[in-house]
Amino acid sequence: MPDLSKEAAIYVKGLDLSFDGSTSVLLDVNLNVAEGEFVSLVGPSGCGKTTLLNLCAGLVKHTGAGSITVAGAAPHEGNEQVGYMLARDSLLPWRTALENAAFGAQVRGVPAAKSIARAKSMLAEVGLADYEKALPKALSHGMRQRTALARTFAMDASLLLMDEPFGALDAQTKLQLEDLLLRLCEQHRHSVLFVTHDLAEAVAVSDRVIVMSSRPGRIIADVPIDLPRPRSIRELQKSPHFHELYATLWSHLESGWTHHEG
Ligand SMILES: Nc1ncnc2c1ncn2[C@@H]1O[C@H](COP(=O)(O)OP(=O)(O)OP(=O)(O)O)[C@@H](O)[C@H]1O
Repeated sequence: MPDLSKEAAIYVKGLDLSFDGSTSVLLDVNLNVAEGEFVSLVGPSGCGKTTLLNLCAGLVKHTGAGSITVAGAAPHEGNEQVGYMLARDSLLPWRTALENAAFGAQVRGVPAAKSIARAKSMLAEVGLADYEKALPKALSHGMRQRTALARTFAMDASLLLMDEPFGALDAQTKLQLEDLLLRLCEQHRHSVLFVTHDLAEAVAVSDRVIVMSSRPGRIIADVPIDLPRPRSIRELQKSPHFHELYATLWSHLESGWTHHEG
């Protein structure tokens, strides 16, 4: 039998986690992200989505039962195969958009000329070719998140961990960036673990959506999103199956609350 932990981008088995040694935060979590697969995590606030992402990034140490393998190895901070993007952009205010887009690759040891070349091409892909020299303060929030997307993709990591990257954007900008993310993923074929509170967003961008229960976070559903690609946000809104999948996720999410409260 093939060793899934070696082949998968993320392989989590029977994982328990507690920060204080007594209160359980994650309970018996089993999660598998295949190479090139886009998987979203949804669940009530505080159920442990960010913690799970941080475990994969090596930012939270795993001490409890179970195992976690990321790109074939134990998670560790600074893993070159892993890129990370957060809800609030973490652009450096004194660096231009181009320098910010190149920064992720640079800290991973990519030579300056190569990282700048990659950043230039990614900035063009996110529609900011004319803003290379702009400082973050001169960019709108949406443009800053585009720059952060360019930086994340310019790292050339095989696995991307994204924690509500569009969570703080207005509704229209959010839809535009979801479309952009769909295009980038079609072109670059990364494996992605994506945290979101927005069920429509999860359906739109994912191959699979994992639903977690309220604390302690357990996986209560694993929903394949069998919508054809390439996708466009505008076209998806018109698809009855898109709305069925949204309703399915919603009822799973609700059952997770009921279970916890009951
Ligand atoms: N470093 C830490 N030390 C102690 N407790 C923590 C730590 N990080 C997270 N927690 C707790 O673990 C639980 C899960 O938090 P986490 O941020 O992973 O949830 P989440 O599902 O991402 O929430 P949200 O959707 O609100 O962002 C919460 O109860 C939180 O208080």
